[in-house]
Amino acid sequence: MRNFLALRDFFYRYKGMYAVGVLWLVVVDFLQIIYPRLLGETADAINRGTFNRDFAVRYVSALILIAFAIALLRYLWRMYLLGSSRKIEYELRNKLYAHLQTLSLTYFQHHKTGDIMAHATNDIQAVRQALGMGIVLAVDAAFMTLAAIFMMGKTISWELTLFALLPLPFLVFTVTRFGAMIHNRFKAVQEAFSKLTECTQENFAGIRVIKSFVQEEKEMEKFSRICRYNMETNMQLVKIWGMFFPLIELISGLSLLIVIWYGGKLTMYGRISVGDFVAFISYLGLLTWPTIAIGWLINLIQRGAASMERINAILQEKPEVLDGPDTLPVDDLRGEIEIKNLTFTYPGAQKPSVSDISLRVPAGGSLAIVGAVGSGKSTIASLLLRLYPVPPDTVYIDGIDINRIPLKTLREKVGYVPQDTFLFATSVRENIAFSGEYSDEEIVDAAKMAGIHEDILALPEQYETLLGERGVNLSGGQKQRISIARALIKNPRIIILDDCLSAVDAATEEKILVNLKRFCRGRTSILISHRISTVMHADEIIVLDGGKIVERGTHEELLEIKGIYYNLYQKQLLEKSLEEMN
Ligand SMILES: Nc1ncnc2c1ncn2[C@@H]1O[C@H](COP(=O)(O)OP(=O)(O)OP(=O)(O)O)[C@@H](O)[C@H]1O
Repeated sequence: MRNFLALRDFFYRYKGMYAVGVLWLVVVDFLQIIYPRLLGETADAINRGTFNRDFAVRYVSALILIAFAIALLRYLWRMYLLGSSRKIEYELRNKLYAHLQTLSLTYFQHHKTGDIMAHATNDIQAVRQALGMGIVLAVDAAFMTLAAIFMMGKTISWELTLFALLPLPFLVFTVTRFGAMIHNRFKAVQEAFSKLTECTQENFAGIRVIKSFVQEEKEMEKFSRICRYNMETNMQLVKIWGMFFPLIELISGLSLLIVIWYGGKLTMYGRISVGDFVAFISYLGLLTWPTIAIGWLINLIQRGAASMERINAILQEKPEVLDGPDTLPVDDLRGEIEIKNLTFTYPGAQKPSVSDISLRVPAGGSLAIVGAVGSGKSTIASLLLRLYPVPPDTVYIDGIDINRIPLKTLREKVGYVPQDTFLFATSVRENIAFSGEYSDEEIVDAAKMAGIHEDILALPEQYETLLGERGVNLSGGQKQRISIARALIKNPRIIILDDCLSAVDAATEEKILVNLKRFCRGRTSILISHRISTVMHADEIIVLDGGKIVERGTHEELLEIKGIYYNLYQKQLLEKSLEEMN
């Protein structure tokens, strides 16, 4: 139950609706309690010979009226109680999503998308059922039990009531014992479902790789294994559930046995009337529902608690990167970048990815970073966006420690084109104008600058063409250029291009570089690339090797050193002339 404490704010907000719902529910229970009494009186009337037409009309009218009232009130409690749980579900899902958005990249690297999807769907649904039907069952079972016992004792016989309740301790024992088992097995069911979602999501996301490596059968086997595990964990739950209900019914059957035996004796000795006996059995019938409801309730609450435990684990996850108390009210940047002795190790990694990096790019200047695969180029770009926690006093923008610049300002003013492009399954227009409202002219300008305008005009519906799953698929180079247009349209003060021309041919690259040069005038630019042709015009070029700066200078200075940069240049010149010869 502790797990549900995280929901107290939501409960507080909907307390009025819950209170009204509970009120209607209790009134329905109260009306149901009248039935056995009416039945008892009818039996007594038949027994005494006073049952006549008037009596029948009066009792039948009362029964019809009660039935109508119950139907109406049942509708009302459903609207109030189940309606509140739907609203809490809506808010909890939004809260979870908003929280997930605050978590840094490290979290998403350590948790699979499918698992997160399972939390947002299955777990939240289980919580909603506990808060809706769970509360209905709890109130219903508690009120009905107390009311039925009270009516049995007060209006018929306390002695018979005590006898009828003798099997109660067995019931309590069964419910608590099975409750714990159901909790654990349901947790396993939810985990198995997460694995299933994970596997499905990963398989369809990687369908190209699976098909090109002819791994369909192997993946099918893997899926089948996970699917079987999912079925087996569910069967474990069904087994325990299958034993639980019959046991509860058996225990309540014992009560009926006692009542028939002892109640029958009391009726024969005239200590209670035939009507009382009929009413008592009818009350006992009313008690069957709460016993079943308790079983169901235990299941719903245990499922909800297990799911809430998993959701709480996410909600308690602290965002590693956030605006701290010493954040300054900065809403614009000039673009001067300074990095002082930066050494950075990814959370959970054994050794630093970049070490002792120092550099300075004046506002409006340009810096290029080259280096072998894994030398730390993208790490520097990620840190300039604070995608990971940046060590204090190492990275400055406009002389301010980057940790003190509001994240919103930083990310609005830095235009970043990541290495792996990601396009949303919407139109080309919406993909370019992702960061805000832009006019058609601005969108076309950005596309022209990124060298993709002509390609877009050739698409079936030009800027309105849908991309991705429901639309057309673009080439790697076209995707890269749309992602460049998306960064340029933001009109950023600092632009970081992380190897984003790798998939375009040399001629297109040259055209884009000329445009970018024009665009970057007055802006700070950082170019990351393996290609010398992309970086050679930068004000300063740094060469990374094993996370350290090993060479720095202009293109000409670096050629003179005759080190890594020189060798890379020679190699690329050779490749170019071979290509031209072919
Ligand atoms: N999220 C991460 N967690 C742990 N280690 C990482 C993470 N991202 C990168 N690394 C490691 O940090 C080192 C530098 O990686 P980085 O991506 O910065 O290299 P890069 O020079 O940009 O390489 P490439 O040219 O392939 O893009 C590598 O050894 C890489 O394995």
